[in-house]
Amino acid sequence: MQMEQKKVTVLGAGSWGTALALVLADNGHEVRLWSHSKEQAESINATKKNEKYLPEITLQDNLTAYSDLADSVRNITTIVVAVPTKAIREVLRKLVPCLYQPVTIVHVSKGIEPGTLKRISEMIEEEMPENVLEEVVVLSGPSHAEEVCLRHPTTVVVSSKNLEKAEEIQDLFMNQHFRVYTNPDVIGVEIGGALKNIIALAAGISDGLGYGDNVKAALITRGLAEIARLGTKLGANPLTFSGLTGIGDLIVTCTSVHSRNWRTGNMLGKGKKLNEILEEMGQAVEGVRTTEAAQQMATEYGVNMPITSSLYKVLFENVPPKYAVEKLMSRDKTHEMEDLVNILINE
Ligand SMILES: NC(=O)C1=CN([C@@H]2O[C@H](COP(=O)(O)OP(=O)(O)OC[C@H]3O[C@@H](n4cnc5c(N)ncnc54)[C@H](O)[C@@H]3O)[C@@H](O)[C@H]2O)C=CC1
Ligand SMILES: O=C(CO)COP(=O)(O)O
Repeated sequence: MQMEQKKVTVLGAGSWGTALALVLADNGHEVRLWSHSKEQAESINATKKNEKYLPEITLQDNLTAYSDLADSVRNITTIVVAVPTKAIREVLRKLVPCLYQPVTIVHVSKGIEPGTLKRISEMIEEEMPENVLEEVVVLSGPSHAEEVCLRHPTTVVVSSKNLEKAEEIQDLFMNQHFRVYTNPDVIGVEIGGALKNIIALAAGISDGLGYGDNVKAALITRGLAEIARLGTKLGANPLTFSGLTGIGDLIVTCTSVHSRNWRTGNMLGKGKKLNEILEEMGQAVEGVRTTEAAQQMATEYGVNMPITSSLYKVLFENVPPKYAVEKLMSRDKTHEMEDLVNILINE
């Protein structure tokens, strides 16, 4: 089938922005990859490589890096935003004055804003005036950039209030290596994608402490229960959490050495200090800020999130990880089924 060729801009030349730009270029689109670093943009164009984030990968000729934001979005109607959650508002504030036509924003980041407790699509709707924002689409799911770039089979979900728009973005990205599903539940898709990073940090800690598969299975299963508890309270469809952006992303992030969240947790479990780890990583570790946000949400909405609360204490109150595990295991007894039924009927 002949694919319609489009012009697409990707904002953020980190690992995920670059990997998605590569998928779009594979599909024959004219891809502009914007970096806030002039040096990085020049290096990508000169070497066809993103040396800092994905040095092994050769980028295609129909992918060009830009460092001038206005140039990068000239005559463009589809923009993929791939910067860490903490940079989203800043980038959108720079973007809006560069736009002279309505655009569709595809956001691919995974986080919640501490303080405001906003999901990313809500932040985008707040920052972009209606005359330049046509629609917001979320792209999420189990997808490490390192494997997407190797064209390993990967499955993701696109979600929007506007199904037609979601299908348009599905067609834009979909190819034989990159399978894209749609799901109308924007809240569930964003909450699953953001909160799985909390559980991945906890899974990394568990591995760092030397625990095995029993703990990993417990964290994934009970982690999903608390994600679903909060998500349904916010209006998500509980079934979304059994899909790619729920359990799917939870599995990949809790078990992959590619995950920055898992690796951060792993080093914490081995006794390293959080600020040293984050400095060494030099990349987005979204789960740290999302733990802060989720802890605030749990309090605000009266939702029981024991793993999140324990991790919050480890990250922000210097509670030793081993002690946090002991505390988790010695909580009052409870019923599994009652909990699951409550999620389904959203009590
Ligand atoms: N790496 C992956 O495999 C995946 C990442 N994600 C999500 O994508 C988002 C981005 O993650 P990565 O690309 O992996 O992070 P990264 O750390 O590899 O790259 C982030 C990029 O954003 C840029 N950036 C940071 N602050 C900026 C600012 N204020 N203005 C402009 N640019 C700025 C950095 O220079 C860098 O190019 C995160 O929310 C992450 O959870 C989602 C799925 C997969
Ligand atoms: O979201 C991801 C995979 O789906 C990437 O996870 P990390 O941010 O932990 O690397």
